[in-house]
Amino acid sequence: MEVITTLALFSLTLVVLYLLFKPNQNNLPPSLKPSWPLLGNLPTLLRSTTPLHITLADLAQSHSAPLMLVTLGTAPTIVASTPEAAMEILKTHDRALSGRHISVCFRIEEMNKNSLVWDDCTDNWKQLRRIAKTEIFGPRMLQIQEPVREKKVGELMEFLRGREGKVAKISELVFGTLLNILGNVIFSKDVFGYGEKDEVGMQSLIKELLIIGSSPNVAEFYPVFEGLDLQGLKRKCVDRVDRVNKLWESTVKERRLSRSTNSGERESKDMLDVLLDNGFSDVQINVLFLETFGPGSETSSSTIEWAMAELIKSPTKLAKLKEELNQVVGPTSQVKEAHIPSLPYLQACIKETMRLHPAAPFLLPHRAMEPCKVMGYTIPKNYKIIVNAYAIGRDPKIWKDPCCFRPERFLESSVDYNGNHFEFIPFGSGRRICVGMPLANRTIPLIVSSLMHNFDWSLPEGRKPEELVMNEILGLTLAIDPSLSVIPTVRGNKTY
Ligand code: HEM
Repeated sequence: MEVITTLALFSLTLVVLYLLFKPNQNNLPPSLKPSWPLLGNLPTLLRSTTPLHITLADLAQSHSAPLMLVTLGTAPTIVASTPEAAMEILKTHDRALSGRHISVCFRIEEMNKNSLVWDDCTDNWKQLRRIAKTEIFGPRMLQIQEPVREKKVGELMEFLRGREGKVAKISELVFGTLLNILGNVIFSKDVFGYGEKDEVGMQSLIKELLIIGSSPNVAEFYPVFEGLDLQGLKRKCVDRVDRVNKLWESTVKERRLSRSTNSGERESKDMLDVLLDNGFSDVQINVLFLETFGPGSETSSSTIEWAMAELIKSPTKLAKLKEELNQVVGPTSQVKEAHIPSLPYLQACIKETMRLHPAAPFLLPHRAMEPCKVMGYTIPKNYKIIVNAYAIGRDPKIWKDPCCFRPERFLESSVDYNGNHFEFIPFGSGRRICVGMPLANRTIPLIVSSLMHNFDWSLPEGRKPEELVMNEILGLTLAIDPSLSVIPTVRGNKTY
């Protein structure tokens, strides 16, 4: 009996050792160790109290692993953490590796096949991308809509003037301003009212969808459970999507009607006009509206909040920015989008914010549409791939004093986030690069500069700038924790 028990234990030990250290027959990238049967690397990653993008950045550094295989439960993910690895994925093998890994709770078939964000690079996606790039976010449309964006930012400034001396939760206000900018880009309407209850419901529904989308989902780690929706996340997601679609149902109906009766000839077009011109169905319109409000609002508002926090924490940098604004814009005038090209220090501040705090630290997950060799390793078909833009932006081999907010570094270099410099890719690169980047390029600098030109900012309870706490928290975007509370003091009167 004793012999049998010993033999059984010995065999079990061999099996466990084999599973832990089995030879890499498939030539996969090096696997993060230890990787447990059924749990993969979950115990290692869950034990860490730091957010996942930081833990993975640290692990890639300490293992000198540009590419790593990380297994969460039973789901394998390839993690790229250097500019070279990012370039191979997003440029050299862009065609094979630009599929999308759809988050489980967003797997809604009717939506995904009409989706700019979640569809693979199908012919349908190519058509959506072309319309988005050339018409919706194209230079002509951006120019036509410039006055309305400036008006919406002006409304935020007016509201804050009325709140002088009172604590403002800046992210909520900026998020609302961005929703109004997007509401006007999309169907020429506001969807947010300052100081009012969220009566339209847009703000809370978009926020809820972002929270649902970023909640840890068992089915993401154990795909066999996908159909069960154990946490009810998919059900919640479908419900919120239905509710948000209802918010613009009547607007779409009225526009269709006014176009068909020809009484509604409109002076300047918006996104809805472009989609109707191209014969889009209501389902297609719903998906694209949601995919503009969703990715367009939270990414930009968190970037603006981070920029403000970094500037408030660095009074000398802030003084330099204010001086530039006084010189270029003038002390009594409002910032206009036309000023932005003449404000190099402002642009450097935004870039430095995006380097340190990329709104999407892992970009959006890609998927191998076919097996592919990357840096000598094989990435099997259908594997999920994430590019750690956060790790790349803070790599000490590339950036001097990588954790310091030093906008000057961008004044001295031509590095930009247009997707051609793989050491700095907050918007991604290649065929899936952020399609809303031209809009973000205008709204983010306009809002940051207006906030700094119109107001001096102080912290509640007499705290000093250096006491500002700026922890990172990773939801669907990289947010600041705790969210920024600040007190505005008006800086002189500005004419419009
Ligand atoms: C700070 C602002 C923003 C950042 C950092 C950002 C970042 C990103 C990133 C990293 C991706 C994924 C790239 C990839 O998969 O490799 C992406 C995709 C996308 N973004 Fe943005 N984004 C921003 C603003 C916007 C805005 C303002 C809009 C629209 C109004 C927008 C719409 C989209 C869409 C539709 C996609 C999916 C494109 C596709 O898969 O083909 N984004 N963005």
